[in-house]
Amino acid sequence: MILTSTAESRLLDKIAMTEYGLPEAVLMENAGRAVVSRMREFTDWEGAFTVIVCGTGNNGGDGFVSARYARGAGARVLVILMGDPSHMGESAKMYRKTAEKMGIPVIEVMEAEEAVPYLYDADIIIDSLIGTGLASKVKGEKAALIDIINDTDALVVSTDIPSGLVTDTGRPAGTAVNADFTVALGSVKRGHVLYPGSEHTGRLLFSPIGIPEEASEDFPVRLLFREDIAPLLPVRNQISHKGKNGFLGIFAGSSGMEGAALLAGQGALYAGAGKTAIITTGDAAPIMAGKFPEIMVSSIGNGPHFTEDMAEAALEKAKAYDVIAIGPGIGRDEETVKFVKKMVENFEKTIILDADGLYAAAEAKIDFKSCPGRLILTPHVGEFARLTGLSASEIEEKRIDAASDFSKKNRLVLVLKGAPTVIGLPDGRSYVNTTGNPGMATGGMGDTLTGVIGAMAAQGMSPSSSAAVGVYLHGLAGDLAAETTPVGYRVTDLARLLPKARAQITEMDE
Ligand SMILES: NC(=O)C1=CN([C@@H]2O[C@H](COP(=O)(O)OP(=O)(O)OC[C@H]3O[C@@H](n4cnc5c(N)ncnc54)[C@H](O)[C@@H]3O)[C@@H](O)[C@H]2O)[C@@H](O)CC1
Ligand SMILES: Nc1ncnc2c1ncn2[C@@H]1O[C@H](COP(=O)(O)OP(=O)(O)O)[C@@H](O)[C@H]1O
Ligand SMILES: [K+]
Repeated sequence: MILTSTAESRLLDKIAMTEYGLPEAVLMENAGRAVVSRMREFTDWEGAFTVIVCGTGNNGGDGFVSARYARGAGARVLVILMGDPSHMGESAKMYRKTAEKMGIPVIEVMEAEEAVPYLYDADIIIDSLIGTGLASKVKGEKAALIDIINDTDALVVSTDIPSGLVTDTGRPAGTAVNADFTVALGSVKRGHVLYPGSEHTGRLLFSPIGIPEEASEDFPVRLLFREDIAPLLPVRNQISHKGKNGFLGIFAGSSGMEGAALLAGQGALYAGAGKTAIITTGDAAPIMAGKFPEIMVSSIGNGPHFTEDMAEAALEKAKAYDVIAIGPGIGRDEETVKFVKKMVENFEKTIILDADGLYAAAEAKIDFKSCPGRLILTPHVGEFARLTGLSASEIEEKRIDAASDFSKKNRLVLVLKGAPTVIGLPDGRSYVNTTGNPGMATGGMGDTLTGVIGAMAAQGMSPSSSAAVGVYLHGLAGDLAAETTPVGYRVTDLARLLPKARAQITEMDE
Protein backbone atom coordinates (compact mmCIF):
# COMPACT_ATOMS: atom_id res chain seq x y z
CA MET A 1 0.00 0.00 0.00
CA ILE A 2 1.28 3.47 -0.84
CA LEU A 3 2.07 6.15 1.73
CA THR A 4 1.55 9.70 0.52
CA SER A 5 2.70 13.23 1.20
CA THR A 6 0.22 16.10 0.78
CA ALA A 7 1.41 16.69 -2.77
CA GLU A 8 1.11 13.00 -3.63
CA SER A 9 -2.39 12.68 -2.18
CA ARG A 10 -3.47 15.67 -4.27
CA LEU A 11 -1.81 14.16 -7.32
CA LEU A 12 -3.64 10.89 -6.72
CA ASP A 13 -6.99 12.69 -6.52
CA LYS A 14 -6.11 14.47 -9.75
CA ILE A 15 -5.15 11.24 -11.53
CA ALA A 16 -8.42 9.68 -10.35
CA MET A 17 -10.40 12.57 -11.74
CA THR A 18 -8.59 13.29 -14.99
CA GLU A 19 -7.21 9.90 -16.04
CA TYR A 20 -9.89 7.62 -14.64
CA GLY A 21 -12.81 9.96 -15.08
CA LEU A 22 -13.98 9.80 -11.49
CA PRO A 23 -15.74 13.08 -10.68
CA GLU A 24 -14.93 14.86 -7.41
CA ALA A 25 -18.50 14.34 -6.20
CA VAL A 26 -18.20 10.58 -6.70
CA LEU A 27 -14.99 10.46 -4.67
CA MET A 28 -16.61 12.58 -1.98
CA GLU A 29 -19.68 10.34 -1.88
CA ASN A 30 -17.45 7.27 -1.55
CA ALA A 31 -15.40 9.00 1.14
CA GLY A 32 -18.30 10.05 3.32
CA ARG A 33 -19.97 6.66 2.99
CA ALA A 34 -16.71 4.84 3.81
CA VAL A 35 -16.29 6.69 7.09
CA VAL A 36 -19.59 5.32 8.34
CA SER A 37 -19.40 1.87 6.76
CA ARG A 38 -15.81 1.17 7.89
CA MET A 39 -16.86 2.09 11.43
CA ARG A 40 -19.86 -0.23 11.48
CA GLU A 41 -17.89 -3.14 12.88
CA PHE A 42 -16.49 -1.01 15.69
CA THR A 43 -19.50 0.91 16.93
CA ASP A 44 -23.26 0.70 17.04
CA TRP A 45 -24.80 3.63 15.19
CA GLU A 46 -28.38 2.72 16.12
CA GLY A 47 -29.71 5.54 18.27
CA ALA A 48 -26.25 7.07 18.77
CA PHE A 49 -26.23 10.86 18.94
CA THR A 50 -23.72 11.72 16.23
CA VAL A 51 -22.30 15.20 15.72
CA ILE A 52 -20.46 15.81 12.47
CA VAL A 53 -18.08 18.75 12.69
CA CYS A 54 -17.56 20.18 9.21
CA GLY A 55 -15.19 22.79 7.84
CA THR A 56 -15.72 24.56 4.55
CA GLY A 57 -13.27 22.53 2.46
CA ASN A 58 -13.75 19.14 0.83
CA ASN A 59 -13.06 17.41 4.14
CA GLY A 60 -16.25 19.10 5.33
CA GLY A 61 -17.92 17.92 2.12
CA ASP A 62 -17.09 14.34 3.12
CA GLY A 63 -18.71 15.12 6.46
CA PHE A 64 -22.03 16.13 4.89
CA VAL A 65 -22.08 12.80 3.06
CA SER A 66 -21.27 10.90 6.29
CA ALA A 67 -24.21 12.63 7.94
CA ARG A 68 -26.60 10.92 5.50
CA TYR A 69 -25.07 7.49 5.97
CA ALA A 70 -24.94 7.84 9.75
CA ARG A 71 -28.63 8.68 9.64
CA GLY A 72 -29.16 5.65 7.41
CA ALA A 73 -27.41 3.50 10.00
CA GLY A 74 -29.88 4.63 12.64
CA ALA A 75 -27.98 7.48 14.30
CA ARG A 76 -29.49 10.74 15.50
CA VAL A 77 -27.49 13.21 13.45
CA LEU A 78 -26.55 16.88 13.63
CA VAL A 79 -23.97 18.85 11.65
CA ILE A 80 -21.92 21.72 13.01
CA LEU A 81 -20.40 23.90 10.31
CA MET A 82 -17.57 26.28 11.17
CA GLY A 83 -16.20 28.78 8.67
CA ASP A 84 -17.55 30.94 5.88
CA PRO A 85 -20.04 28.80 3.87
CA SER A 86 -19.44 30.92 0.78
CA HIS A 87 -15.97 29.31 0.59
CA MET A 88 -17.42 25.85 0.08
CA GLY A 89 -16.77 24.08 -3.22
CA GLU A 90 -19.55 22.92 -5.54
CA SER A 91 -19.63 19.30 -4.39
CA ALA A 92 -19.59 20.19 -0.70
CA LYS A 93 -22.39 22.73 -1.22
CA MET A 94 -24.44 20.16 -3.10
CA TYR A 95 -24.09 17.55 -0.34
CA ARG A 96 -24.96 20.12 2.31
CA LYS A 97 -28.20 20.75 0.44
CA THR A 98 -28.91 17.03 0.16
CA ALA A 99 -28.40 16.57 3.89
CA GLU A 100 -30.67 19.52 4.70
CA LYS A 101 -33.29 18.24 2.29
CA MET A 102 -33.30 15.02 4.32
CA GLY A 103 -34.02 17.07 7.42
CA ILE A 104 -30.54 16.83 8.95
CA PRO A 105 -29.99 19.97 11.05
CA VAL A 106 -26.94 22.04 10.05
CA ILE A 107 -25.87 24.59 12.63
CA GLU A 108 -23.46 27.29 11.48
CA VAL A 109 -21.20 28.43 14.28
CA MET A 110 -18.72 31.30 14.48
CA GLU A 111 -17.47 30.46 17.96
CA ALA A 112 -16.51 27.12 19.43
CA GLU A 113 -18.59 27.89 22.50
CA GLU A 114 -21.77 27.56 20.42
CA ALA A 115 -20.97 23.91 19.73
CA VAL A 116 -20.42 22.99 23.37
CA PRO A 117 -23.95 21.76 24.22
CA TYR A 118 -23.96 19.38 21.26
CA LEU A 119 -20.41 18.10 21.50
CA TYR A 120 -20.57 17.15 25.18
CA ASP A 121 -23.80 15.25 24.51
CA ALA A 122 -22.48 13.34 21.54
CA ASP A 123 -21.90 9.59 21.53
CA ILE A 124 -19.96 9.83 18.29
CA ILE A 125 -18.16 12.84 16.80
CA ILE A 126 -17.12 12.71 13.16
CA ASP A 127 -14.27 15.14 12.68
CA SER A 128 -14.46 16.67 9.18
CA LEU A 129 -13.10 20.09 10.04
CA ILE A 130 -9.76 20.11 8.19
CA GLY A 131 -8.14 17.40 6.04
CA THR A 132 -5.10 17.48 3.80
CA GLY A 133 -5.88 21.11 2.97
CA LEU A 134 -4.41 22.29 6.30
CA ALA A 135 -2.59 25.47 5.39
CA SER A 136 -0.96 26.87 8.52
CA LYS A 137 -1.07 26.81 12.29
CA VAL A 138 -4.59 26.29 13.64
CA LYS A 139 -5.58 29.21 15.84
CA GLY A 140 -8.62 30.94 17.30
CA GLU A 141 -12.06 29.37 17.20
CA LYS A 142 -11.07 26.32 15.15
CA ALA A 143 -8.31 25.51 17.64
CA ALA A 144 -10.82 25.95 20.46
CA LEU A 145 -13.26 23.62 18.69
CA ILE A 146 -10.56 20.95 18.35
CA ASP A 147 -9.71 21.27 22.04
CA ILE A 148 -13.38 20.78 22.94
CA ILE A 149 -13.62 17.68 20.74
CA ASN A 150 -10.58 16.31 22.57
CA ASP A 151 -12.18 17.05 25.93
CA THR A 152 -15.40 15.10 25.30
CA ASP A 153 -16.00 11.44 26.11
CA ALA A 154 -17.42 10.78 22.64
CA LEU A 155 -15.98 8.24 20.23
CA VAL A 156 -14.05 10.44 17.82
CA VAL A 157 -13.71 9.36 14.20
CA SER A 158 -11.54 11.53 11.99
CA THR A 159 -12.25 11.88 8.30
CA ASP A 160 -9.08 11.28 6.26
CA ILE A 161 -6.70 12.75 8.86
CA PRO A 162 -7.22 14.18 12.36
CA SER A 163 -7.93 17.88 11.93
CA GLY A 164 -4.86 19.98 12.67
CA LEU A 165 -2.35 17.23 11.96
CA VAL A 166 0.27 18.09 9.35
CA THR A 167 0.00 15.47 6.61
CA ASP A 168 3.71 15.43 5.79
CA THR A 169 5.23 15.38 9.25
CA GLY A 170 2.66 13.95 11.65
CA ARG A 171 3.09 16.98 13.93
CA PRO A 172 0.12 19.00 15.18
CA ALA A 173 -0.12 22.49 13.68
CA GLY A 174 -0.62 24.03 17.10
CA THR A 175 -3.34 21.62 18.11
CA ALA A 176 -4.84 18.50 16.51
CA VAL A 177 -7.74 16.14 17.11
CA ASN A 178 -6.99 13.02 19.15
CA ALA A 179 -9.07 10.49 17.26
CA ASP A 180 -10.07 7.02 18.38
CA PHE A 181 -10.30 6.00 14.74
CA THR A 182 -9.24 7.63 11.51
CA VAL A 183 -10.55 6.55 8.13
CA ALA A 184 -7.82 7.34 5.57
CA LEU A 185 -9.34 8.18 2.20
CA GLY A 186 -7.68 7.26 -1.10
CA SER A 187 -4.28 6.74 0.51
CA VAL A 188 -2.63 6.42 3.90
CA LYS A 189 -0.73 9.63 4.60
CA ARG A 190 2.70 10.11 6.17
CA GLY A 191 1.16 11.90 9.12
CA HIS A 192 -0.78 8.76 10.06
CA VAL A 193 2.38 6.76 10.73
CA LEU A 194 4.96 9.35 11.79
CA TYR A 195 5.13 10.08 15.51
CA PRO A 196 3.19 11.74 17.15
CA GLY A 197 0.68 11.59 14.28
CA SER A 198 0.28 7.87 14.90
CA GLU A 199 -1.07 8.68 18.37
CA HIS A 200 -3.49 11.35 17.13
CA THR A 201 -4.71 8.94 14.45
CA GLY A 202 -5.81 6.20 16.84
CA ARG A 203 -6.77 3.04 15.01
CA LEU A 204 -6.22 3.53 11.30
CA LEU A 205 -8.78 2.28 8.79
CA PHE A 206 -8.55 2.75 5.06
CA SER A 207 -10.86 3.13 2.09
CA PRO A 208 -9.67 3.43 -1.53
CA ILE A 209 -12.84 5.48 -2.30
CA GLY A 210 -12.97 3.96 -5.77
CA ILE A 211 -9.49 5.01 -6.89
CA PRO A 212 -7.94 2.03 -8.72
CA GLU A 213 -4.62 0.68 -7.41
CA GLU A 214 -2.97 1.20 -10.81
CA ALA A 215 -3.35 4.96 -10.37
CA SER A 216 -0.58 4.93 -7.77
CA GLU A 217 1.71 2.24 -9.17
CA ASP A 218 4.62 4.63 -9.59
CA PHE A 219 4.35 6.29 -6.21
CA PRO A 220 7.70 5.96 -4.40
CA VAL A 221 6.85 5.24 -0.75
CA ARG A 222 5.11 2.03 0.36
CA LEU A 223 3.95 0.69 3.67
CA LEU A 224 5.07 -2.86 4.37
CA PHE A 225 2.37 -5.36 5.21
CA ARG A 226 2.30 -9.13 5.41
CA GLU A 227 1.13 -9.47 1.82
CA ASP A 228 4.23 -7.58 0.64
CA ILE A 229 6.55 -9.79 2.66
CA ALA A 230 5.05 -13.27 2.09
CA PRO A 231 6.03 -13.56 -1.60
CA LEU A 232 9.62 -12.54 -0.82
CA LEU A 233 10.35 -15.23 1.77
CA PRO A 234 12.34 -18.08 0.27
CA VAL A 235 10.42 -21.34 0.06
CA ARG A 236 12.22 -24.29 1.62
CA ASN A 237 11.46 -27.46 -0.29
CA GLN A 238 11.97 -31.08 0.80
CA ILE A 239 15.41 -31.43 -0.71
CA SER A 240 16.78 -28.26 0.86
CA HIS A 241 20.19 -28.62 2.53
CA LYS A 242 22.24 -26.25 4.67
CA GLY A 243 24.48 -25.33 1.75
CA LYS A 244 21.46 -23.99 -0.10
CA ASN A 245 20.40 -21.63 2.65
CA GLY A 246 23.51 -19.52 2.66
CA PHE A 247 26.56 -18.88 4.78
CA LEU A 248 26.66 -15.70 6.83
CA GLY A 249 29.90 -14.42 8.37
CA ILE A 250 29.49 -11.94 11.23
CA PHE A 251 32.59 -9.87 12.05
CA ALA A 252 31.70 -8.74 15.52
CA GLY A 253 32.65 -8.41 19.16
CA SER A 254 35.77 -7.31 20.98
CA SER A 255 37.09 -7.82 24.47
CA GLY A 256 34.21 -7.04 26.86
CA MET A 257 31.64 -6.73 24.04
CA GLU A 258 31.05 -10.35 23.21
CA GLY A 259 27.28 -10.16 23.79
CA ALA A 260 26.56 -8.00 20.76
CA ALA A 261 28.19 -10.56 18.47
CA LEU A 262 26.25 -13.40 20.06
CA LEU A 263 22.95 -11.55 19.74
CA ALA A 264 23.59 -10.97 16.03
CA GLY A 265 24.47 -14.65 15.63
CA GLN A 266 21.36 -15.68 17.49
CA GLY A 267 19.23 -13.49 15.20
CA ALA A 268 20.70 -15.21 12.15
CA LEU A 269 20.17 -18.64 13.65
CA TYR A 270 16.49 -18.15 14.34
CA ALA A 271 15.93 -16.38 11.02
CA GLY A 272 16.99 -19.48 9.15
CA ALA A 273 20.53 -18.88 7.85
CA GLY A 274 21.96 -22.14 6.48
CA LYS A 275 25.24 -21.64 8.33
CA THR A 276 26.38 -18.85 10.63
CA ALA A 277 29.92 -17.98 11.62
CA ILE A 278 31.14 -15.33 14.05
CA ILE A 279 34.63 -14.07 13.37
CA THR A 280 36.01 -12.16 16.30
CA THR A 281 39.26 -11.16 17.98
CA GLY A 282 41.64 -13.42 19.89
CA ASP A 283 40.57 -12.19 23.32
CA ALA A 284 36.84 -12.35 22.65
CA ALA A 285 36.66 -15.74 20.95
CA PRO A 286 37.07 -18.02 24.02
CA ILE A 287 34.20 -16.25 25.76
CA MET A 288 31.87 -16.80 22.80
CA ALA A 289 32.89 -20.35 22.00
CA GLY A 290 30.19 -22.92 22.74
CA LYS A 291 27.49 -20.41 23.70
CA PHE A 292 25.54 -21.53 20.63
CA PRO A 293 26.68 -24.91 19.37
CA GLU A 294 25.18 -24.09 15.97
CA ILE A 295 27.42 -21.07 15.44
CA MET A 296 31.03 -21.47 14.35
CA VAL A 297 33.24 -19.09 16.29
CA SER A 298 36.74 -18.34 15.06
CA SER A 299 39.25 -15.61 15.68
CA ILE A 300 41.75 -13.52 13.84
CA GLY A 301 44.69 -11.93 15.64
CA ASN A 302 45.47 -12.16 19.34
CA GLY A 303 44.37 -8.81 20.64
CA PRO A 304 41.29 -7.23 22.20
CA HIS A 305 39.92 -5.64 19.01
CA PHE A 306 40.13 -5.69 15.22
CA THR A 307 43.12 -3.89 13.72
CA GLU A 308 44.00 -2.83 10.20
CA ASP A 309 46.59 -5.58 9.76
CA MET A 310 43.88 -8.23 10.28
CA ALA A 311 41.91 -7.07 7.24
CA GLU A 312 43.83 -9.16 4.74
CA ALA A 313 43.24 -12.41 6.64
CA ALA A 314 39.63 -11.38 7.26
CA LEU A 315 39.02 -10.78 3.56
CA GLU A 316 40.56 -14.15 2.76
CA LYS A 317 38.25 -15.82 5.30
CA ALA A 318 35.29 -13.88 3.98
CA LYS A 319 35.58 -15.56 0.59
CA ALA A 320 33.78 -18.54 2.14
CA TYR A 321 30.72 -16.46 3.06
CA ASP A 322 27.83 -15.39 0.85
CA VAL A 323 27.18 -12.35 2.99
CA ILE A 324 29.05 -10.61 5.79
CA ALA A 325 27.91 -8.34 8.61
CA ILE A 326 30.33 -6.01 10.34
CA GLY A 327 29.89 -3.96 13.44
CA PRO A 328 28.10 -5.21 16.57
CA GLY A 329 30.40 -4.82 19.54
CA ILE A 330 33.62 -4.13 17.62
CA GLY A 331 34.34 -0.93 19.54
CA ARG A 332 35.69 2.37 18.31
CA ASP A 333 39.45 2.03 18.36
CA GLU A 334 41.29 3.93 15.61
CA GLU A 335 42.68 0.64 14.34
CA THR A 336 39.21 -0.88 14.19
CA VAL A 337 38.05 2.07 12.11
CA LYS A 338 40.83 1.30 9.61
CA PHE A 339 39.94 -2.40 9.64
CA VAL A 340 36.32 -1.63 8.76
CA LYS A 341 37.36 0.73 5.99
CA LYS A 342 39.51 -1.95 4.35
CA MET A 343 36.78 -4.56 4.64
CA VAL A 344 34.06 -2.37 3.20
CA GLU A 345 36.25 -1.05 0.41
CA ASN A 346 37.26 -4.52 -0.71
CA PHE A 347 34.52 -7.10 -0.07
CA GLU A 348 32.61 -7.73 -3.28
CA LYS A 349 29.41 -9.40 -2.09
CA THR A 350 26.68 -8.18 0.27
CA ILE A 351 27.75 -6.38 3.46
CA ILE A 352 25.57 -5.32 6.38
CA LEU A 353 27.12 -2.48 8.28
CA ASP A 354 25.80 -1.82 11.77
CA ALA A 355 26.58 -0.20 15.13
CA ASP A 356 30.33 0.52 15.57
CA GLY A 357 30.78 -0.43 11.92
CA LEU A 358 28.73 2.66 11.09
CA TYR A 359 30.81 4.74 13.50
CA ALA A 360 33.89 3.59 11.59
CA ALA A 361 32.30 4.39 8.24
CA ALA A 362 31.55 7.93 9.40
CA GLU A 363 35.01 8.40 10.96
CA ALA A 364 36.86 7.06 7.92
CA LYS A 365 34.53 8.92 5.55
CA ILE A 366 34.06 5.80 3.45
CA ASP A 367 32.85 6.66 -0.03
CA PHE A 368 30.03 4.13 -0.27
CA LYS A 369 29.44 4.75 -3.96
CA SER A 370 32.86 3.46 -4.92
CA CYS A 371 32.69 0.28 -2.79
CA PRO A 372 32.45 -2.91 -4.85
CA GLY A 373 29.96 -4.77 -2.60
CA ARG A 374 26.21 -4.36 -2.13
CA LEU A 375 25.70 -2.39 1.06
CA ILE A 376 22.96 -2.47 3.67
CA LEU A 377 23.41 0.12 6.43
CA THR A 378 21.31 -0.20 9.60
CA PRO A 379 21.67 2.99 11.67
CA HIS A 380 19.45 4.24 14.44
CA VAL A 381 18.89 8.00 14.47
CA GLY A 382 22.08 8.76 16.40
CA GLU A 383 24.22 6.74 14.02
CA PHE A 384 22.48 8.26 11.02
CA ALA A 385 23.14 11.73 12.42
CA ARG A 386 26.84 10.94 12.52
CA LEU A 387 26.79 9.66 8.94
CA THR A 388 24.92 12.66 7.54
CA GLY A 389 25.82 15.59 9.78
CA LEU A 390 22.09 16.21 10.35
CA SER A 391 20.80 16.58 13.90
CA ALA A 392 18.53 13.93 15.38
CA SER A 393 15.57 16.32 15.34
CA GLU A 394 16.18 17.25 11.70
CA ILE A 395 16.12 13.55 10.86
CA GLU A 396 12.93 12.89 12.83
CA GLU A 397 11.28 15.84 11.11
CA LYS A 398 11.77 14.17 7.70
CA ARG A 399 12.57 10.55 8.50
CA ILE A 400 11.26 9.23 5.17
CA ASP A 401 12.92 11.74 2.86
CA ALA A 402 16.17 11.66 4.83
CA ALA A 403 16.43 7.89 4.41
CA SER A 404 15.48 7.80 0.74
CA ASP A 405 17.74 10.74 -0.20
CA PHE A 406 20.73 9.10 1.46
CA SER A 407 20.16 5.71 -0.18
CA LYS A 408 19.72 7.21 -3.58
CA LYS A 409 22.78 9.44 -3.28
CA ASN A 410 25.01 6.63 -2.01
CA ARG A 411 23.37 3.84 -4.03
CA LEU A 412 22.77 1.52 -1.10
CA VAL A 413 20.02 0.14 1.10
CA LEU A 414 19.51 2.13 4.28
CA VAL A 415 17.53 0.84 7.24
CA LEU A 416 16.77 3.87 9.40
CA LYS A 417 15.62 2.22 12.61
CA GLY A 418 12.98 3.64 14.95
CA ALA A 419 9.28 4.25 15.05
CA PRO A 420 8.62 3.70 12.22
CA THR A 421 11.65 2.09 10.60
CA VAL A 422 12.18 3.42 7.08
CA ILE A 423 14.04 1.48 4.40
CA GLY A 424 15.55 3.58 1.64
CA LEU A 425 16.37 1.84 -1.64
CA PRO A 426 19.10 2.77 -4.12
CA ASP A 427 16.54 3.74 -6.77
CA GLY A 428 14.95 6.38 -4.53
CA ARG A 429 11.91 4.37 -3.50
CA SER A 430 11.33 3.53 0.14
CA TYR A 431 9.41 1.26 2.47
CA VAL A 432 7.91 2.16 5.82
CA ASN A 433 7.53 -0.73 8.25
CA THR A 434 4.31 -1.45 10.13
CA THR A 435 5.49 -3.96 12.77
CA GLY A 436 7.33 -3.35 16.04
CA ASN A 437 6.56 -1.76 19.38
CA PRO A 438 8.17 0.35 22.12
CA GLY A 439 9.11 -2.79 24.07
CA MET A 440 11.84 -3.19 21.46
CA ALA A 441 13.63 -0.07 22.67
CA THR A 442 16.14 -2.10 24.64
CA GLY A 443 19.85 -2.85 24.23
CA GLY A 444 20.78 -5.53 21.71
CA MET A 445 17.63 -5.43 19.57
CA GLY A 446 19.58 -3.84 16.73
CA ASP A 447 22.30 -6.48 16.88
CA THR A 448 19.67 -9.15 16.45
CA LEU A 449 18.17 -7.31 13.50
CA THR A 450 21.58 -7.33 11.81
CA GLY A 451 21.66 -11.11 12.11
CA VAL A 452 18.13 -11.41 10.78
CA ILE A 453 18.82 -9.24 7.72
CA GLY A 454 22.08 -11.13 7.18
CA ALA A 455 20.24 -14.45 7.27
CA MET A 456 17.79 -13.22 4.64
CA ALA A 457 20.56 -12.02 2.34
CA ALA A 458 22.41 -15.32 2.84
CA GLN A 459 19.27 -17.17 1.77
CA GLY A 460 19.58 -15.46 -1.58
CA MET A 461 17.38 -12.40 -1.29
CA SER A 462 18.40 -9.06 -2.79
CA PRO A 463 19.64 -6.41 -0.37
CA SER A 464 16.35 -4.49 -0.70
CA SER A 465 14.20 -7.55 -0.01
CA SER A 466 16.49 -8.73 2.80
CA ALA A 467 16.10 -5.41 4.55
CA ALA A 468 12.33 -5.32 4.03
CA VAL A 469 11.75 -8.89 5.15
CA GLY A 470 14.26 -8.68 8.00
CA VAL A 471 12.77 -5.51 9.44
CA TYR A 472 9.18 -6.71 9.12
CA LEU A 473 9.94 -10.14 10.60
CA HIS A 474 11.99 -8.71 13.49
CA GLY A 475 9.15 -6.29 14.32
CA LEU A 476 6.53 -9.03 14.08
CA ALA A 477 8.50 -11.22 16.48
CA GLY A 478 8.58 -8.20 18.80
CA ASP A 479 4.81 -7.84 18.47
CA LEU A 480 4.34 -11.53 19.33
CA ALA A 481 6.56 -11.05 22.40
CA ALA A 482 4.57 -7.95 23.40
CA GLU A 483 1.32 -9.93 23.37
CA THR A 484 2.31 -11.48 26.69
CA THR A 485 4.89 -8.93 27.92
CA PRO A 486 4.39 -5.42 26.53
CA VAL A 487 7.64 -4.12 28.02
CA GLY A 488 10.48 -6.09 29.54
CA TYR A 489 10.79 -9.03 27.15
CA ARG A 490 14.36 -9.93 26.33
CA VAL A 491 16.12 -9.79 22.99
CA THR A 492 16.39 -13.54 23.34
CA ASP A 493 12.61 -13.86 23.80
CA LEU A 494 12.14 -11.95 20.54
CA ALA A 495 14.72 -14.06 18.72
CA ARG A 496 12.99 -17.28 19.76
CA LEU A 497 9.74 -15.96 18.30
CA LEU A 498 11.28 -15.33 14.88
CA PRO A 499 10.34 -18.80 13.54
CA LYS A 500 6.75 -18.34 14.74
CA ALA A 501 6.61 -14.93 13.06
CA ARG A 502 7.97 -16.39 9.87
CA ALA A 503 5.39 -19.19 9.95
CA GLN A 504 2.64 -16.67 10.55
CA ILE A 505 3.66 -14.76 7.44
CA THR A 506 3.81 -17.80 5.17
CA GLU A 507 0.95 -19.89 6.61
CA MET A 508 -1.68 -17.23 6.11
CA ASP A 509 -0.61 -17.04 2.50
CA GLU A 510 -2.71 -20.04 1.44
N1 LIG B 1 -9.79 16.40 -3.79
C1 LIG B 1 -10.56 15.34 -3.91
O1 LIG B 1 -10.82 14.92 -4.98
C2 LIG B 1 -11.09 14.66 -2.71
C3 LIG B 1 -10.88 15.20 -1.46
N2 LIG B 1 -11.41 14.64 -0.39
C4 LIG B 1 -11.35 15.28 0.93
O2 LIG B 1 -10.91 16.59 0.81
C5 LIG B 1 -9.89 16.88 1.72
C6 LIG B 1 -9.05 17.95 1.17
O3 LIG B 1 -9.92 19.02 0.90
P1 LIG B 1 -9.48 20.52 0.71
O4 LIG B 1 -8.27 20.57 -0.11
O5 LIG B 1 -10.68 21.26 0.27
O6 LIG B 1 -9.07 21.01 2.13
P2 LIG B 1 -9.63 20.68 3.58
O7 LIG B 1 -11.07 20.54 3.62
O8 LIG B 1 -8.80 19.60 4.12
O9 LIG B 1 -9.18 21.98 4.34
C7 LIG B 1 -9.51 23.24 3.86
C8 LIG B 1 -10.42 23.92 4.86
O10 LIG B 1 -9.76 24.00 6.11
C9 LIG B 1 -9.51 25.36 6.41
N3 LIG B 1 -8.16 25.46 6.94
C10 LIG B 1 -7.01 25.05 6.37
N4 LIG B 1 -5.97 25.30 7.18
C11 LIG B 1 -6.47 25.87 8.28
C12 LIG B 1 -5.89 26.36 9.48
N5 LIG B 1 -4.57 26.30 9.68
N6 LIG B 1 -6.68 26.89 10.40
C13 LIG B 1 -8.00 26.96 10.21
N7 LIG B 1 -8.62 26.54 9.11
C14 LIG B 1 -7.86 25.98 8.15
C15 LIG B 1 -9.69 26.13 5.14
O11 LIG B 1 -10.09 27.41 5.39
C16 LIG B 1 -10.75 25.28 4.44
O12 LIG B 1 -12.01 25.60 4.93
C17 LIG B 1 -9.23 15.55 1.97
O13 LIG B 1 -8.58 15.48 3.20
C18 LIG B 1 -10.40 14.60 1.87
O14 LIG B 1 -11.03 14.52 3.13
C19 LIG B 1 -12.39 13.60 -0.51
O15 LIG B 1 -13.62 14.23 -0.62
C20 LIG B 1 -12.16 12.72 -1.68
C21 LIG B 1 -11.91 13.47 -2.93
N1 LIG C 1 9.37 2.50 19.85
C1 LIG C 1 9.72 1.57 18.96
N2 LIG C 1 8.81 1.08 18.10
C2 LIG C 1 9.17 0.15 17.20
N3 LIG C 1 10.41 -0.38 17.09
C3 LIG C 1 11.35 0.06 17.91
C4 LIG C 1 11.06 1.06 18.89
N4 LIG C 1 12.19 1.31 19.57
C5 LIG C 1 13.15 0.51 19.04
N5 LIG C 1 12.65 -0.24 18.05
C6 LIG C 1 13.41 -1.20 17.21
O1 LIG C 1 14.36 -1.90 18.03
C7 LIG C 1 15.62 -1.98 17.39
C8 LIG C 1 16.66 -1.20 18.23
O2 LIG C 1 17.88 -1.15 17.55
P1 LIG C 1 19.12 -0.27 18.06
O3 LIG C 1 18.68 1.12 18.32
O4 LIG C 1 20.22 -0.50 17.12
O5 LIG C 1 19.43 -0.95 19.45
P2 LIG C 1 20.76 -1.62 19.98
O6 LIG C 1 21.89 -0.77 19.51
O7 LIG C 1 20.59 -1.61 21.45
O8 LIG C 1 20.80 -2.99 19.43
C9 LIG C 1 15.41 -1.42 15.99
O9 LIG C 1 15.06 -2.44 15.10
C10 LIG C 1 14.25 -0.45 16.19
O10 LIG C 1 13.54 -0.22 15.00
K1 LIG D 1 -10.36 15.74 9.50
